[in-house]
Amino acid sequence: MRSAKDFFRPLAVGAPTPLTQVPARPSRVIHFFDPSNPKMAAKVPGLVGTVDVLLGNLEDAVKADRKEAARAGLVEIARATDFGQSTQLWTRINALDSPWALDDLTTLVTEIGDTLDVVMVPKVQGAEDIHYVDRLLAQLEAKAGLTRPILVHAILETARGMVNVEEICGASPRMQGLSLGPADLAADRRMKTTRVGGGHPGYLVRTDPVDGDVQGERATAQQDLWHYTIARMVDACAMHGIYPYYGPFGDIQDVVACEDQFRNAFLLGCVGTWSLHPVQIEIAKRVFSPSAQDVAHARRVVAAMGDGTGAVMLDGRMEDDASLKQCLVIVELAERLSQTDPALAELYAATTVPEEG
Ligand SMILES: CC(=O)SCCNC(=O)CCNC(=O)[C@H](O)C(C)(C)COP(=O)(O)OP(=O)(O)OC[C@H]1O[C@@H](n2cnc3c(N)ncnc32)[C@H](O)[C@@H]1OP(=O)(O)O
Ligand SMILES: O=CC(=O)O
Ligand SMILES: [Mg+2]
Repeated sequence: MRSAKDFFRPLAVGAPTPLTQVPARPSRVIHFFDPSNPKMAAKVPGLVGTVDVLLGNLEDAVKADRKEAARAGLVEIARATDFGQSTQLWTRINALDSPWALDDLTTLVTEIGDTLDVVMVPKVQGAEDIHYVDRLLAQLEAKAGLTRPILVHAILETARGMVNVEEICGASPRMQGLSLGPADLAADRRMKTTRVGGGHPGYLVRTDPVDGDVQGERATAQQDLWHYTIARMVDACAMHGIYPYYGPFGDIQDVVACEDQFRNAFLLGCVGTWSLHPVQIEIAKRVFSPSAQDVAHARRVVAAMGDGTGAVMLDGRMEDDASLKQCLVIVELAERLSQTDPALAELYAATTVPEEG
């Protein structure tokens, strides 16, 4: 463990000074594309400004014989594209034990490090993986003469990573956030699912039998396979001042269940999610932006609470400093999103939206 005094010192001579706070830039939607796929690559310029993050994926979903092409394609795209103020460029490198990870980092940081905001590291097992990436990034940043540190995002997709989640979040000042990787995590845990994220009809609870009739009609409700994992991830991220994200939802056609999964994550504290296909972009942006009704209500509570102490009644409900703090989360998020999203700015400006119920 590093001393608190050393924690914010660069890990290589000439590397940029680590940040003490993760920049609070909108990242509701992290849109994945394969830089070796010409059709997807051609769509990147058109996606700038419509998504918060464009992520050039080099890992799973890129065929083994296309890994070098994907890396080179990402360099080309990063150089040719103006990402503007509202879209960040991230990458997901290959796993640290793969034949490609070292070249991914070496090439990307030295060639396009000034354009790259965040490196997503898959299959992180513990703090040691983050320490390795941390030092290597510092050496490469120094070599490339970068003045701004590249941040690190870990995917939570192994049982060991889950057990070590708190130490992963706190392993480096570079840590920007965590995403849930439900597909790899399910495999690593030996869960009996065959899907990329989402629920399962077999994971349910059933009401008790009436008059002992076990064969009689009994209501069932499907349960959330990911509740424990997401909640644990959110706590670890909040404790360390970094951001939690849901990950992939593989049933591209089931936009309804996709929206449900995203909303559960949003309500539990996640700030964003991945989109794998253009159809998921709008869903993610809508779900991870608070509704106009919630913003209007939160502003009313803030106004009613005055100096923030004591208790007041509003529409028959008690409000005090704890509900005020929740409302401030919504108001601050709305204000931050309004800075980069003119449509939301206009929506939130109209605070006269009638409240539900
Ligand atoms: C478990 C994990 O690791 S998840 C993360 C890794 N997985 C990924 O990144 C998957 C990314 N997405 C994809 O590979 C694709 O969207 C697929 C394979 C799921 C579906 O692709 P397709 O069958 O081509 O979908 P579809 O025909 O609906 O595509 C419509 C158009 O959108 C394009 N498109 C599809 N996905 C994307 C994308 N992620 N970004 C940009 N454009 C895309 C297609 O190229 C196609 O273009 P065209 O109109 O010029 O022909
Ligand atoms: O990488 C994502 C996953 O679900 O696995
Ligand atoms: Mg994975």
